[in-house]
Amino acid sequence: MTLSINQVTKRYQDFVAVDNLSFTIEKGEIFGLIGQNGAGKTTTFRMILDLQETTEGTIMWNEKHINSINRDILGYLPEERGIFPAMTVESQLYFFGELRGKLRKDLHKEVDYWIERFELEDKRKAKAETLSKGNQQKVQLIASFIHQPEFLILDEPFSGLDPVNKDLLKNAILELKEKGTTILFSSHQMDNVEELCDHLCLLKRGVSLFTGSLLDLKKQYGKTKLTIRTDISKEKLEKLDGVKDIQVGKDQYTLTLEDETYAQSIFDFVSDGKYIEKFSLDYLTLDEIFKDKVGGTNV
Ligand SMILES: Nc1ncnc2c1ncn2[C@@H]1O[C@H](COP(=O)(O)OP(=O)(O)OP(=O)(O)O)[C@@H](O)[C@H]1O
Repeated sequence: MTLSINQVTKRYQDFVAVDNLSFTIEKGEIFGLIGQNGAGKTTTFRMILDLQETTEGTIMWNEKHINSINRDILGYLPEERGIFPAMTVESQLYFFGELRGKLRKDLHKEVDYWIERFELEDKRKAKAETLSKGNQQKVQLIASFIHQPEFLILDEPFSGLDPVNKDLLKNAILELKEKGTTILFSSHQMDNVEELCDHLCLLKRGVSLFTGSLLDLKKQYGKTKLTIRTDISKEKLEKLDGVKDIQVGKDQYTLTLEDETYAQSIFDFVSDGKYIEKFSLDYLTLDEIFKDKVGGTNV
């Protein structure tokens, strides 16, 4: 494994912000840290980056203590957004690349590539303060990995981006993974985590509720979400064995089953000479699992 967090706890006086947290990330993997506001994600990132000490436990990078490694292998997009307002987009990127140990001449290709990739060509010579918030965020994102770090930490990289820019970022993250970068990111937006992550850790008030692969998390619930588009009444459907809950949508029902084995008898019932437009048995989405595990709203 590349990164390993071993029984890490962070206390601020009596308050436990991160409680006995352990997980590992393999090289070239995308790992998601998810949790509500105050769950302990930023605190965990700051400990990995050695910006804060752990109260207990150790963090290792390739078997070495994280505070003994060359910092230039790390890239970080902090939660606080901010770039130098009076600097141009281009000089900003060179500045951050050089700060992380790269020579200017070795940055030309990367700077050109990412400026084009994030559709910022016409902003290249513009001062950062004249850019929209989303564009400023893209510049800060590029700055976090312009030096080609081995390990990239992105704190809420998707927040504040429109759907087109979200897609640009998703594709960039996948491309960095292809090139061998190990990526750890946090998000409140579960669809992004679902599409990108190999493994994840779900935090609630500093405690891990689940650590492992997305598929294993989904398998804990099984395929218990049944979507049916039919003209059978809700009253008839809710009387069927194994139906825990039924939601009426615009033109379909979504049933929550006690477990997936009930799907066959429900299918036999609804297909008995009646018209079914849709019958689909699925895993819960990560968003649904998150709400079930964490409770309340996903904010
Ligand atoms: N320096 C500090 N002193 C005291 N408490 C702190 C300090 N830093 C963070 N905390 C507390 O630790 C908890 C975890 O904070 P953290 O910023 O890690 O959460 P988060 O999961 O990143 O949340 P968000 O999604 O809102 O960014 C919060 O309750 C926060 O108030």
